[in-house]
Amino acid sequence: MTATRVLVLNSGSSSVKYQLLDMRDSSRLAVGLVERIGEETSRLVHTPLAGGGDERRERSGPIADHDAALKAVADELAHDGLGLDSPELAAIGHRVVHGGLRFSAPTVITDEVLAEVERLVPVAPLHNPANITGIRTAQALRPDLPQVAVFDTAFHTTMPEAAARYAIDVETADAHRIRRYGFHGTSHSYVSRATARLLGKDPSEVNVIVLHLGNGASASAVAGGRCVETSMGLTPLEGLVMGTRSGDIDPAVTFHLKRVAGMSTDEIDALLNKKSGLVGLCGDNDMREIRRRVEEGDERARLAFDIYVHRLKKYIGAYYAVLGRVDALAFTAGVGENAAPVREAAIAGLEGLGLAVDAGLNAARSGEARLISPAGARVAVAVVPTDEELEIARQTFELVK
Ligand SMILES: Nc1ncnc2c1ncn2[C@@H]1O[C@H](COP(=O)(O)OP(=O)(O)O)[C@@H](O)[C@H]1O
Ligand SMILES: CC(=O)OP(=O)(O)O
Ligand SMILES: [Mg+2]
Repeated sequence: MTATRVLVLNSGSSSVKYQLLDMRDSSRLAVGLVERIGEETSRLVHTPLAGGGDERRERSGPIADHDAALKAVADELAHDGLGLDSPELAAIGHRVVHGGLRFSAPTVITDEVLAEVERLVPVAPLHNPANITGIRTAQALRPDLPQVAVFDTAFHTTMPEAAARYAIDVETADAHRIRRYGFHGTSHSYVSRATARLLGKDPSEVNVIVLHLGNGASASAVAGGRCVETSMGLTPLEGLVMGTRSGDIDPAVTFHLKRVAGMSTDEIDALLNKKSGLVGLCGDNDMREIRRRVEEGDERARLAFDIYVHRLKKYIGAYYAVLGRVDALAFTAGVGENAAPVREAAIAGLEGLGLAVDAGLNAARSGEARLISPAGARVAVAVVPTDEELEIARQTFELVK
């Protein structure tokens, strides 16, 4: 029997998303999510899709860490006869957030690769540790199987030096590998290609601005299929306003917090990564809840929404200038795919740039890639669902088959 299945693990700071796929036709056999890992209220939602059934199963109760989460996922898969011991499993593909300068392509994980991912923990403190635990647990469960890392940073390695370098002392920057790496690359790559397809064009023919708006959020400018600029930097903290992260600030804010407010480096790190962004501005990081509060006339939620949208608009304008010619702008991820008011507000007033959304198309709901700009618009505005797991599975299978 040839092994054609790939298990994909997307381990976040407090969650694991997973999919089991059969790469003969890229069909999904099971999908699931473990969330609130480390809390009392952890939850595992597992949906087997093989054989036409879709009895979604849910388990609540504390799941202490990523190791326990992965073992629970393995149990759920085994329950459906899709266990990790299956000879049909060809590989396990892992999303790894920071790959530094070294990894610009999917990579089979060796001890040495894992050591490099470990070395990068300080520049992806919320993400790389979870990715490493996911890899170690998967290796323990199936030591014989190839484990593949697909890096968030890989797609951005084509950025020109003018975009990738910070304007700081070159010797210091080089000594500590301080530069802009960019993240969510698997999504930016997948969505920019899917957007070209939606326009009936080859990726090499189009310039696209991609707005990946999830809990973490980033923008990218993609010229003819290659990333030329992105909003995240050395770490996933730079750029857009996010669920719990500040995005761009004057770096002197950190000196000020240290010297004047007496905060430690770790406290400032936690403030900017976990207690800022939407949650810091209004106490909620879920855009659904923020919209509900805005509708009720809540002023703090309104201001948080306005700050979020203002930053987005600045990046749209900046990336328009970077690209010179824009064929399409694509919204993706949880907020980008679902929050019509965010899309409407981000594009409002940009008619001069050829950007507009049609209210009816914008309000419609669909799981498919679709245009929301009025017919005949100079720039296509699109909603394009991302699928990081499918892309990771493809890249993983390509490497091991
Ligand atoms: N129907 C919706 N309307 C507005 N926002 C939504 C909706 N559904 C999901 N979201 C937003 O999507 C976010 C999660 O996006 P997602 O891409 O799943 O994030 P991540 O992969 O970073 O966990 C949530 O914080 C929520 O604000
Ligand atoms: C890199 C990053 O921010 O990822 P996420 O959106 O999954 O937190
Ligand atoms: Mg995500």
